[in-house]
Amino acid sequence: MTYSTAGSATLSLPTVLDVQELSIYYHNQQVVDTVNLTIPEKQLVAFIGPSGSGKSTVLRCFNRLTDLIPQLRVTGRIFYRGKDLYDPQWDVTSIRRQIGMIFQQPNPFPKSIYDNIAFGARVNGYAGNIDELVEWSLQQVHLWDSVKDRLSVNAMALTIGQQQHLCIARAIALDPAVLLLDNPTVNLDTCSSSHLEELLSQLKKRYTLIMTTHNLRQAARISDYTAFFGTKMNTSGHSIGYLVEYAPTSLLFQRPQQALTQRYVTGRVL
Ligand SMILES: Nc1ncnc2c1ncn2[C@@H]1O[C@H](COP(=O)(O)OP(=O)(O)OP(=O)(O)O)[C@@H](O)[C@H]1O
Repeated sequence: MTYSTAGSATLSLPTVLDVQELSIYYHNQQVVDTVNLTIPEKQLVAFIGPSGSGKSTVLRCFNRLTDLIPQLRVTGRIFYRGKDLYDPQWDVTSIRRQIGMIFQQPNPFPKSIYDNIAFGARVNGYAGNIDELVEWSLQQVHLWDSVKDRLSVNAMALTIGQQQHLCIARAIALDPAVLLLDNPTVNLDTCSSSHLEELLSQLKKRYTLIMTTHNLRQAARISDYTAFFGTKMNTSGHSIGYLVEYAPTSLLFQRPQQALTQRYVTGRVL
């Protein structure tokens, strides 16, 4: 992978997503300007930056959730394992299975804990033993011991923190390569948030994780790479998000190359 700005270093980690000249428009108004970055395999990449800098919208491009917004247009290219993600040949369901999304508000199905895992597996034609898959998935997110005796209970009865773990279990039951996490701990209390951070640190051994967060300490604690997005004004006075700096997390926080990054990570007003 290469860094698009600070560092300019090149590492030999395999690239999972290669974003080239990505710009995003709502109603023909540009909201994200020319992002270039590569996401290395089995690392945790954090997107940080002020509100409106485009972090979530860029994240949504990675599994084509942006297709669901008719007024949104994307230019540039995103390659997933070398294949153009926006190639019409792709089956979008297959993209979303391989590149799962976890939202800031946990969104389990209003079904049993068991069915939250089993439903997607069945729909995707899982040929193995579903009971084993349910157990394995719940074990991966450390939920099994607390729910194994009440798998038929409605998932909505779980705590918010447990619901978020269940949503991750549901995603990993589909055997993804990448998990996108949009502010995944913002609605959790400190204890649940810390459990989730611990889980993400473990999951990156198997999956590539990309997470947006407003919590700088969280990004510094658990991510391997950090992309800092900022905002600038276009000539008509509209705010546009752009990638200011992308580097290994320790470098970005301790020796940022851009003055703007320095100001942001030290908590000064942009
Ligand atoms: N549905 C929409 N219609 C029009 N503009 C939108 C829409 N959703 C987002 N935008 C605009 O796109 C830009 C990027 O928004 P986005 O939510 O991606 O930023 P963000 O950095 O993720 O913000 P936050 O940290 O608050 O989640 C902003 O200018 C926002 O106003």
